[in-house]
Amino acid sequence: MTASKSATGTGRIETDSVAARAGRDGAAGRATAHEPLSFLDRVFPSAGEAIWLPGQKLCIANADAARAILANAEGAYEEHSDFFRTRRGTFGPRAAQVAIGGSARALLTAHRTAHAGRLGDAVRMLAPVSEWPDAGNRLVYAHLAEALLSPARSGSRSRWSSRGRSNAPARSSSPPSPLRRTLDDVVARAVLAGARERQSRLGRAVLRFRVAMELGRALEESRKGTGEPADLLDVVARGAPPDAAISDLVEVYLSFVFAIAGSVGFTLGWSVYLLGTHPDVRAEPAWIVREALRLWPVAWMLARRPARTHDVLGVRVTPKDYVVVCPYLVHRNPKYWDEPRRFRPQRWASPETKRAFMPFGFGPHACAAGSLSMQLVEDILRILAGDYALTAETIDPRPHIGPALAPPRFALHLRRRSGPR
Ligand code: HEM
Repeated sequence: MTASKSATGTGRIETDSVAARAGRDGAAGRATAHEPLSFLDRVFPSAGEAIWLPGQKLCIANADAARAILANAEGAYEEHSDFFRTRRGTFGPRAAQVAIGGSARALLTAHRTAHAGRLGDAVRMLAPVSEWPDAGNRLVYAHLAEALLSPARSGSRSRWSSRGRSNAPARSSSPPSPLRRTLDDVVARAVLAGARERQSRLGRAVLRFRVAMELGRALEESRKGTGEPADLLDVVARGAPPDAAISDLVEVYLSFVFAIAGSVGFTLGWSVYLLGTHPDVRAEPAWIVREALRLWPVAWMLARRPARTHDVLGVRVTPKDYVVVCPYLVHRNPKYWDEPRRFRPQRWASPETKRAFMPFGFGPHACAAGSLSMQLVEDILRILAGDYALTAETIDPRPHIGPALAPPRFALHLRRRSGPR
């Protein structure tokens, strides 16, 4: 397991490492360890659409430049996929990446259809009060747990319920296998907002060892099998070339765990937070998810390394720099959006601009499951907002800023609606 899996996989941008500079000379402002966002909020848009951050990272807020960088049609950047990045380099070849992404999407789509009926019960467990964002991660993880590890392999569903505050074990018919328990622990100790920081170095090393051993063994086993994949473990094991290192397969599989329990869970968290703090807003679930992803894109920085010296938006970059597409800034750029900082889901009734909306990246390495991820969140919002009046009580107003942009801590109060809405 890498030190800091990002929203999309293995991004390792240490956004919180050094005081930030606007301009290489530190002209416009400083970001402290905990406030890279308020720094960007302060200097953008006045500092322009290309802003230097510490670590020689040029942060891009212009949609056309962002798309050109991510499309990389002229080979100006090294080939890169956050999702498939591993400690040893990049998992490949590209054909295997594409096959694994497509097969994962198909499996999750089938799972969504087959298990839609279960969602109502899971959502009802959130009432009357639940603690977020953890509850959102747990709900999504529990909902998709069998797609991550088939029941045949793992004994039972996740031992968790979705209710954040109690962390109560769910009732299940058989005890979870060690593999399922390990996966539950990965989510609890590496995916939840702030979870990593709460672990000791030793604790992290022990978990890493367990994960490598148990997932490695299961992937080896799956590799011997043939036929339709039963879960994402099969997808990774059977989509990889036969000589792929098992340690790489473990990391690719973990990218799926982070994408599902982390990215989809945080997107749900942001959507619910925005709904719960704007009780008067009435909007389609599809608009709410898009507006949440616009304001708070979980994958808020997508880094690329220049393959050669060139200019981006009039700024010279070299192979020693990073060029970082910043969906957070693109999505708040007043050039593309009216009232960019306001939660206004109605804007999605007729999208103002699609070209400046890139929560799932763009180009060859764009997310394999962008639409599906939004549908999964919409499914949950439809039940939540249809059956309940929501109020969010903020516990700590600060978003959790790491490789993924996670919502602040809040308590969600649900009051059952008396009649149909
Ligand atoms: C709201 C949830 C999600 C967000 C915000 C998200 C975001 C992203 C982004 C921004 C990228 C591009 C990274 C880059 O350019 O380096 C990406 C790639 C990817 N995502 Fe997602 N993702 C989400 C959920 C998922 C899920 C559920 C899956 C499971 C199938 C998934 C599978 C992938 C794959 C396989 C790639 C790599 C594509 C490639 O390089 O060919 N993502 N994701």
